[in-house]
Amino acid sequence: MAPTLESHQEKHSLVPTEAVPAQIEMPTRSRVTVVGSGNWGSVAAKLIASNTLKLESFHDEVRMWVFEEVLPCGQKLSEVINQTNENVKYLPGIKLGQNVLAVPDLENAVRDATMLVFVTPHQFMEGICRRLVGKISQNAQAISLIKGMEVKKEGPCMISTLIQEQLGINCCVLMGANIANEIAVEKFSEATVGYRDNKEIAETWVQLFNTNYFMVSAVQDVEGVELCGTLKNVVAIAAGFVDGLEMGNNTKAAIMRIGLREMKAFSKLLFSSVKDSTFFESCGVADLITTCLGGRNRKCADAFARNGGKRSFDELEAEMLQGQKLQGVSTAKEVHEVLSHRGWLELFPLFTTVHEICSGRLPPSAIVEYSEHAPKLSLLGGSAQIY
Ligand SMILES: NC(=O)C1=CN([C@@H]2O[C@H](COP(=O)(O)OP(=O)(O)OC[C@H]3O[C@@H](n4cnc5c(N)ncnc54)[C@H](O)[C@@H]3O)[C@@H](O)[C@H]2O)C=CC1
Ligand SMILES: O=C(CO)COP(=O)(O)O
Repeated sequence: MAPTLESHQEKHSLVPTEAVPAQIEMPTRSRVTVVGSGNWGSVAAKLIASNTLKLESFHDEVRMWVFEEVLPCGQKLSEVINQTNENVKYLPGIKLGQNVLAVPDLENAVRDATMLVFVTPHQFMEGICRRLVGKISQNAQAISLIKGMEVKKEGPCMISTLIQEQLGINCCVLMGANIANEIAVEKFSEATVGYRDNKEIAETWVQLFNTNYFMVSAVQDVEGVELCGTLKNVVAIAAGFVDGLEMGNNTKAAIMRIGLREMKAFSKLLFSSVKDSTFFESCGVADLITTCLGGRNRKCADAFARNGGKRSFDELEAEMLQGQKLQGVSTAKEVHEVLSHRGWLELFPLFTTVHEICSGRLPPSAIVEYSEHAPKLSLLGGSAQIY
């Protein structure tokens, strides 16, 4: 039978039953809602749901907010998820766990939740936060799995900061070498939780996500962790261009090395607190490698280069990802805005070139250019001088 919000509320009600003497105080159990139900959002719900069943401190039920859509069969996605226990559009073939409940209404999805997991493409988060103002428990904690950032008049704004400031709640982040389809079939991977100052909360998040095939650790560097997850998508676009142009493994490795260096320099220029050690966690070099090898940004950039830049990223995204979203192209634009506003363009030749190629001002081949007299990667120099 399909689960309903009401049947789950009855099952997990906090009201003491007759069997429990009134004087014994029931410990308050945390309620988890996952805001987002794409490819990674669905896998995150599966991971969490396997843990809430085991851990006493959480309600079994995990609510998952679904951005509603009508499938070609005429049924609503949220209804199909609740009937089949599968996200047939974004994660077909994988059972999410019977305690995952798809909820299409955002306000209902977050009602009474004390642990909010945000995992949507980053471009939708401003609108989602606006809709959530005043609708969430004041004692709620949040974590963002979103790789991306916003750029405002005042400067760059990380998604965890957006959540924290708009909703008035503490927000950690979880990033890592986490290609969702691999974790869905329980292949081993690691992840990094980034936190500001509350280690206890970070440990609760680790407990909620950690499984025998998903090994999570926490570091006190929320900005460093989030910037790693965000910026590696720009490097993955560059790696895709190199693949599409069939330039070989050595060139791709050079792109990854230079990209990592720019990631580190950009992060440290924005936040002096960012730690070098963060780049050696799963969120850093490991995520960079996996995304440059097997991610969606790499895949679409490869196709873009093979087509000589003649087919737009929007077109390729729609055709190749069928509803899933790229983050690297918009992140390259956002990074470019920050760089040009602060006069840092020349310090970041790789980030700058990726944006110029994505926006059609340079051909894909500009990612690596040789001159006759001084064979060089046009991307050398730049931020090496800073960090
Ligand atoms: N898929 C992956 O392997 C990984 C993704 N991430 C990150 O997780 C975040 C979410 O990505 P995925 O779960 O993969 O999503 P996705 O790219 O698979 O799916 C797109 C999602 O956006 C929703 N959507 C479409 N229009 C919308 C709108 N107007 N408002 C709100 N939602 C809308 C769709 O319903 C769908 O759930 C991204 O920041 C991504 O970088 C992080 C690690 C791994
Ligand atoms: O972030 C990811 C892996 O950690 C997934 O990257 P893509 O969005 O490029 O697929």
